Amino acid sequence: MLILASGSAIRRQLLQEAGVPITTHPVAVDEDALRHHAEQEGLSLRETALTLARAKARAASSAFPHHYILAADQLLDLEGTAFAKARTMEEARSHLLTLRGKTHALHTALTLWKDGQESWAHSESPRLTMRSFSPAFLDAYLHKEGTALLACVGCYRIEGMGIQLFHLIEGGHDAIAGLPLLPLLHALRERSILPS
Ligand SMILES: Nc1nc2c(ncn2[C@H]2C[C@H](O)[C@@H](COP(=O)(O)OP(=O)(O)OP(=O)(O)O)O2)c(=O)[nH]1
Repeated sequence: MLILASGSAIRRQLLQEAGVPITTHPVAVDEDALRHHAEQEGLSLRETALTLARAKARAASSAFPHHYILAADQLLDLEGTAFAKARTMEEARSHLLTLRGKTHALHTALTLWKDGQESWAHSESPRLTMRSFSPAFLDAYLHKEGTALLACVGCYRIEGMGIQLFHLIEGGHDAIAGLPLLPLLHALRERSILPS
């Protein structure tokens, strides 16, 4: 059984729909402090996402000896500035207006750990170009999607109406949702967590 050290509903859903048996074990790490330390260390945002994923895996590791643990992290990068998740719908509105008409990257990192050691890691950075949507569209979008947007680092659900925000997407929808599946499934087969 794979331990998913994440509270992310979409990661759980993507794994379950892909037929990967998991047990979820969300962990609490101080992401703000870790992001600040990574910035002090001069890490790129992509390296920072991997550092946070590793911190989550480490936090879960002692509770599940001899099990593989999967942890992840995703950071939104707009021209070098990292965005955290919005806490309110007003913040979500502001967030989207800042992203409007621009290209941002989502640095998405995964790590597999076992017995306190990293066994595999992967990161990728899909790039998304948001169209210059109208104020009326934004109002309708926020009203329809509601507080589900607060669980998404970019205040959009690519699998939902969020797709209407974009006119160019470079990268897979699974990586955008925080879980690049194909490289992960290959790693799970290599470790006999999934059948070949
Ligand atoms: N449903 C959906 N979720 C998205 C999308 N884009 C990003 N997300 C979610 C995936 C993650 O749950 C979240 C990124 O934040 P984190 O990587 O810190 O994960 P989160 O705090 O949700 O859980 P975790 O830290 O793993 O316990 O944003 C999307 O297009 N659709």
